[in-house]
Amino acid sequence: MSSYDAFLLISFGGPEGEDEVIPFLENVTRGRNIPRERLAEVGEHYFMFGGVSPINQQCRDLLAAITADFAEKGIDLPVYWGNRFWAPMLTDTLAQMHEDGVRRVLALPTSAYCNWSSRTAYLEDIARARAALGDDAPEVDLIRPFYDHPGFIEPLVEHTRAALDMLPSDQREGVRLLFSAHSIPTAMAEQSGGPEQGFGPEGAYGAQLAEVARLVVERLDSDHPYEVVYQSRSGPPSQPWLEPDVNDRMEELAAEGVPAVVVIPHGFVSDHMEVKFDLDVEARETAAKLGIGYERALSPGTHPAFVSMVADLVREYTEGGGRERLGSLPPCAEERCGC
Ligand SMILES: CC1=C(CCC(=O)O)c2cc3nc(cc4[nH]c(cc5[nH]c(cc1n2)c(C)c5CCC(=O)O)c(CCC(=O)O)c4C)C(CCC(=O)O)=C3C
Ligand SMILES: [Fe+2]
Repeated sequence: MSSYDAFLLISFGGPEGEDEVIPFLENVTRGRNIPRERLAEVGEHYFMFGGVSPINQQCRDLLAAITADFAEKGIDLPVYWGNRFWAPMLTDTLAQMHEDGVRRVLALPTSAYCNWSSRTAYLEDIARARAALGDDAPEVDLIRPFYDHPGFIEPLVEHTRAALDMLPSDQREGVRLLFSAHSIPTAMAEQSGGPEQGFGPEGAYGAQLAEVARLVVERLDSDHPYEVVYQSRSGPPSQPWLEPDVNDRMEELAAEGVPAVVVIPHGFVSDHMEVKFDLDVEARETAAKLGIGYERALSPGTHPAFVSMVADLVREYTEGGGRERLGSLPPCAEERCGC
């Protein structure tokens, strides 16, 4: 059980104007192995939307909802926000917190799962931001992965139902549910947990994605077949990333006579650019080309159950209550993950 004097939302960050796109992409890809062609391609996705990623506004909306929920529940913590790759930068926010006299911080990442990119990278960025402030930098605890929290599952169930309802009834019969998550290099997936931890070839990350899909489908009261697919692959073509890609899989399914898909972006917490472009533009176009029906479920966003989950997670740390969870996967292999 611990006491904290501030709450901090840590997210990815995104550009909010055309002149911010390239500097943002430079921040994201610094020191990573990403080909220039891929960068140019991703830049175009942002330019298609006027250089504005929806992610920052989604964070503002989530923060407003969390602030209201904390007030209602008597959680007396000031709420801060810092991003890894774009303003407001985590380093600046932590410096501000330091200036405000904050000593102990409880931080929530906008990533639900265990893998280097979604956990360890956040811990490294926190360590860097603290190091810049010297010996009396605020201490920061990162809230555990929440893929298994009912407040993450429930909105996905509701949003999947809504998407199914949007399909014409002759397409609903025979629909395939595609649970879509960000692909990562297979080496990164293996690093999240291997056979020693009880996971398969896609590591803890792949196992958690499969578990969430199962938990959602179990609550739908329907017998639609479902599977996990991946999107937004990056890196050089020679490097293996998790597959199948959502577009490739749709092509196979169409050839098998599947009349429609509902894509559920269960790898993300909000409808940011990877969802808006890779699913709402690209995958939708693929479906149109194949002549199959297509609907996309909303991500959790500011669904009340998701907002309420944040207060539950805070209480896990401040009141030392048990971990509220569905399913029963073993912990991952990432160091200091806390899952
Ligand atoms: C697992 C995962 C999530 C899910 C949850 C999480 O952990 O957050 C996620 C989320 C996001 N990824 C985002 C954007 C980008 N990700 C990139 C690159 C990469 N992502 C990776 C993984 C993930 N990414 C990886 C392994 C790379 C390769 C580089 C590396 O090895 O680190 C690149 C570089 C260009 C490219 O190659 O695509 C961009 C621009 C945005 C912002 C969207 C917006 O602006 O609205 C968000 C929320
Ligand atoms: Fe990413």
